[in-house]
Amino acid sequence: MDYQEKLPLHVLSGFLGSGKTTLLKGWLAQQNLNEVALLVNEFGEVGIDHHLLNEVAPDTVLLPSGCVCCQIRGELKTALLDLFERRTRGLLPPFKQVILETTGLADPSPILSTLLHDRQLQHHFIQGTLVTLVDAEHARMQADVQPEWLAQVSAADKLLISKSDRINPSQQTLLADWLGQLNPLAQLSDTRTALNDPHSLFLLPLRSGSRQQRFRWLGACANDGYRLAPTTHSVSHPVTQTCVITLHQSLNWPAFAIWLSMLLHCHGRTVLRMKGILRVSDSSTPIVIHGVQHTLHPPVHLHDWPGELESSKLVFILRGLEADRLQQAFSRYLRAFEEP
Ligand SMILES: Nc1nc2c(ncn2[C@@H]2O[C@H](COP(=O)(O)OP(=O)(O)OP(=O)(O)O)[C@@H](O)[C@H]2O)c(=O)[nH]1
Repeated sequence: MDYQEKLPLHVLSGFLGSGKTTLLKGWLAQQNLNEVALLVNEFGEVGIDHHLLNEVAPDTVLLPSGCVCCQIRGELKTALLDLFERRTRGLLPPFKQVILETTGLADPSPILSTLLHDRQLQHHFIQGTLVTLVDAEHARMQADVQPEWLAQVSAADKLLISKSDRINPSQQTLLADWLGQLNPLAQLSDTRTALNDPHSLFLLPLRSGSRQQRFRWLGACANDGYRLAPTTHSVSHPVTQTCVITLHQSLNWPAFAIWLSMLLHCHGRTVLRMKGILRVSDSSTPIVIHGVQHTLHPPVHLHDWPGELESSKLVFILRGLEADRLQQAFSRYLRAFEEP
C-alpha cells in the first residue's frame, strides 16, 4: 500500500472529565467530523459516553471495558483492523482518519508503541496527532496528585484547554504560561476554538511536526540517536478502583442530587470521576450526570431516549476511597431517602 493511503490514527487524550466526549459530541453534532472513524475507550464497566455519542453518531465504536493503554491493547488492534476491513469491503464509508478517545487514565505513549510495533497495523495506519485536553479548573490539582495527567500533557503534540469558562482571564494566562513550560513543543489552543475546526487540529505532525516531537510521543529518549525502543508502561493507575452501582427503582432526583453534591464536596479528592445515567421518578427520559472531583456538572436530559431506561447506572472512579465504603454510603442513602 502506498504511504499516502495509510490512515492516520489520532489520539484524543485528557484526564478524567476533562471534556473529551463533550468535544467529540460537539464536532459530531456540527457534522464537521467528516471522513473520520471514531473509537471510544471508557474506563469502568458501563459505557455512558457511548450513549451520549450515539445520540449524534450511531456508528461510534465502543471498545471493550478497560483502559486501552494497559489491559486492552489487543482489542485496540482488533478494533482497528476490523474498522479497516469494513471500510475496504464498503460496509463503512471510506473514512480517511481515525480518532481514538482514550480513557482519562490512559498514558498515551504505549498506545502509539502498540501501533508502531505491530506489523499488521503498520501496514494500514500511521501515527497521527496526539491531542490532550487540559481541564482548566482542575489542572493544578491533577498535576499535583495524578501521575497520568503529566504523562498525557507531556506527550501531547497539541494541548487544548477546556472549561476555560470556569476560571478568570488572569488565571487563564497563568495556566497557558505554565502549560508552555511543561510542554514547550505542544501547540496550545482551547476547546472553543477547536470546536469549529477539528481537521486543522489533527493535521498530521508527520509532515509538520519535528522529529524530536514525534519521538517524544513514543517516550523514546531524544538523546539516543532516535533509536526506537519499546516503551515501558510508566503509569499503571495505582490504587484506582471502579465502583459501579446499578439500581432498578427510579431515583428521587432532588434528594439524590443533594446526596451526591455532599459526597463530592467531602470526597472530591478521592472521587476522581463520577458518571451516571439515571432513571428518575419525575421524568420519562433519563438524566446523565457528571462529576469531576469536587465539581458536579449540570445534569443533561436525554430527550431523545427511546423507551424507558431499565435501570440507573452510576460509575465512580476512586483513588484512595474503597469501593465498598461508597456502596455502603449509597445503601444508607437509599434506606434514608428513597421509597423501597
Ligand atoms: N463549564 C464547562 N463544562 C464542560 C466543558 N467541557 C466539558 N464540560 C463538562 O464536563 C463534564 C465532563 O465532560 P466529558 O466530556 O464527559 O469529559 P471526558 O473527558 O469525556 O470524561 P471521561 O470520559 O471520564 O474521561 C461534563 O459535565 C461536561 O458537560 C467546558 O468547556 N466548560
